[in-house]
Amino acid sequence: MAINDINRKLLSNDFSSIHEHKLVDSVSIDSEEDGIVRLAYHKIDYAVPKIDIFGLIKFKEKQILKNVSGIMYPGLNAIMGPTGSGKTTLLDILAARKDKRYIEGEVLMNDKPRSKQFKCITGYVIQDDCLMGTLSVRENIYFSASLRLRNNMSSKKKRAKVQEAIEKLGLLAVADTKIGTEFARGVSGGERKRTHIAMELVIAPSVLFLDEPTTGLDAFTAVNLMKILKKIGEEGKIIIMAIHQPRYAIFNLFDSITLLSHGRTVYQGTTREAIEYFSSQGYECPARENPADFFLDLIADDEQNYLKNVPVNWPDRYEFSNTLQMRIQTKPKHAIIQLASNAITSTNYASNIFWQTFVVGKRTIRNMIRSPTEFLLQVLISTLFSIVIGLIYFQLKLTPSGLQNRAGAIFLMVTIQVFANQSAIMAFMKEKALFIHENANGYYRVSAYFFANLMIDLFPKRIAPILVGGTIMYFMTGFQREFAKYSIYILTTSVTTIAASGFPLLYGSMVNSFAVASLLTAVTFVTMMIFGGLLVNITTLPTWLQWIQYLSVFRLAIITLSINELKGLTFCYDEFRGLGNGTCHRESISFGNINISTVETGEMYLKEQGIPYENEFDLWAGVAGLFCYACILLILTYVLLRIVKKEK
Ligand SMILES: Nc1ncnc2c1ncn2[C@@H]1O[C@H](COP(=O)(O)OP(=O)(O)OP(=O)(O)O)[C@@H](O)[C@H]1O
Repeated sequence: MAINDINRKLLSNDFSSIHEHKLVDSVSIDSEEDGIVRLAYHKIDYAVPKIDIFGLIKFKEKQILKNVSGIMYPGLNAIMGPTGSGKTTLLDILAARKDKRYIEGEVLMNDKPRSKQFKCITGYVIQDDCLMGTLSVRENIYFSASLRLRNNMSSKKKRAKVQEAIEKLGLLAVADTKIGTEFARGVSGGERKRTHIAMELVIAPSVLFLDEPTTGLDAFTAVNLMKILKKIGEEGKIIIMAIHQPRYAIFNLFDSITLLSHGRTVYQGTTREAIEYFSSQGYECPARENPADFFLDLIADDEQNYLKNVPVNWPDRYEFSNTLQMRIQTKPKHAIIQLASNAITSTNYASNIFWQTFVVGKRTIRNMIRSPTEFLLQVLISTLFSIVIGLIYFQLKLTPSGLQNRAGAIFLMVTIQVFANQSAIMAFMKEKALFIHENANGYYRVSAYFFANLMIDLFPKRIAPILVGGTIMYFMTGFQREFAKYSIYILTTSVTTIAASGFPLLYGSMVNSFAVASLLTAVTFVTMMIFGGLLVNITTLPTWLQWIQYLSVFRLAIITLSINELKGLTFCYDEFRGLGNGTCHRESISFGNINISTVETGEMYLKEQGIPYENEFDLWAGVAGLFCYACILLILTYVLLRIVKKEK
């Protein structure tokens, strides 16, 4: 078949004969010459260690894919098979989303190893949609276009591409409707799926991967979606999808199918050839039967299978058939390259870090403004708590009990600021899924997300409740009314909150389970609370244990707040207080030989608690410690986000 013939067939969407040609003569075709897009995979093996402790200790391997080869051309390519047969695994390997340490074999795009940009120039639609619910369909697609289309493309052109994607996916009617959140319903499931596809299509990817695109859609919507994908495939895009059991109308749209069983190929080729292949093996698809159902029933493990009189080892049968021998030749002659060079090591982004930070930051702020419930709730809870504490410790007197209550109020203030951060885990874990998906799809760098999302989100959400609640508490309790002291109080509680919020972020980026991250955060906070100084007097602890106080956010905050409030105050029993100036007119009273002090100073209390207060630096030591704490935790979070597995 002449090259011109192939291109003509390609344009007229008659892929079957092109595939046929590939089967017999693929080795002789050079993609650079024929101009046909293709994705070939050759002898793919994928085995994961069952237990892998930091990559050092490995136990028995689990073979998931074995000797899987094939080739995919523009059009609809379906990967089918019973549940657990390895469909998603193969899809992820082709899309470069699996840990390459466990992969053997080659994946070649147009006969060459996939480039660094592969993830950026291909689209991947995951099974569960990852969209920003507060943004409209158009805004979500524009977000993708802004970041993933060339930086030098004008925004007018980007908008035109967004409009084109909206029209292509039939989303015009809902283009300006919000996707929807748990608080406000938005577009339907089918429209969400189409929005997600549009977000990938807007960058005109050469290959579009979809994992179970019809899951959760009704039969009519599923067929409609497939027809749209078929049209996109006809425009020269390779569409590859893992799909479980397509109905007849959908199966009819497929150009090629890959049938898997237990991680091995049962068949790979055109749909027409599939029917012929099984027929040649003695299994004719009945006239009125859906071939997809027929194939899946045929390769099912069930011994009672009505189609099988004797069990058939389909992968063995396929591997020994001529079809596979020919298919193996799909490995192009000049692609004998070492596996190491086939690895995708990094991602080349379409836009620079400043633009990414700006676009992601804009979305974060928009999201915060449109979904203020969480933020308002935090301010409200902080206000209510502060009023309750303010009432309990209302206008504290300068008496010994007033001193005790001041210490209690400071401890409670810190406890509230620290434990309020427990709620940050849930929000962060939800965001993390979106981050992993977007980062893996080449939207932005980790640093852009870190600054534009975490920082913007962290500061107003954490600090605003402190400004409101903290101020109420400060004045209701009757702490010293000096602007400098009030400012130090607000600064200390703010840094305390930021330092404490580092823990949920750190644990949230470290583990994928909300329950585990939550537990780790709670255990850390409670341990730090014990060493805060109020529940146990630090000076009574054995010396070798006392250093732990400096790891306690509670202790660091309490040190500064106590010095700030108590240093310079004198506490005296009412009956001995002098008139007007609040000082004691008697320093002690005597009962026989016993002298009892009638006055206690803030300094005496600080000394008793083992809090150094003499130098000016002592006041700032706690704040400096908290600041360092916050920086270390945020840096660790950033590092963990960088190394968090984006592959599955
Ligand atoms: N990282 C892993 N560790 C252990 N087992 C794994 C891992 N990844 C996949 N598997 C196993 O490999 C097999 C294939 O998984 P895969 O998700 O690819 O199947 P599937 O055909 O897509 O299934 P389904 O249709 O149910 O989604 C399953 O038995 C799965 O449990």
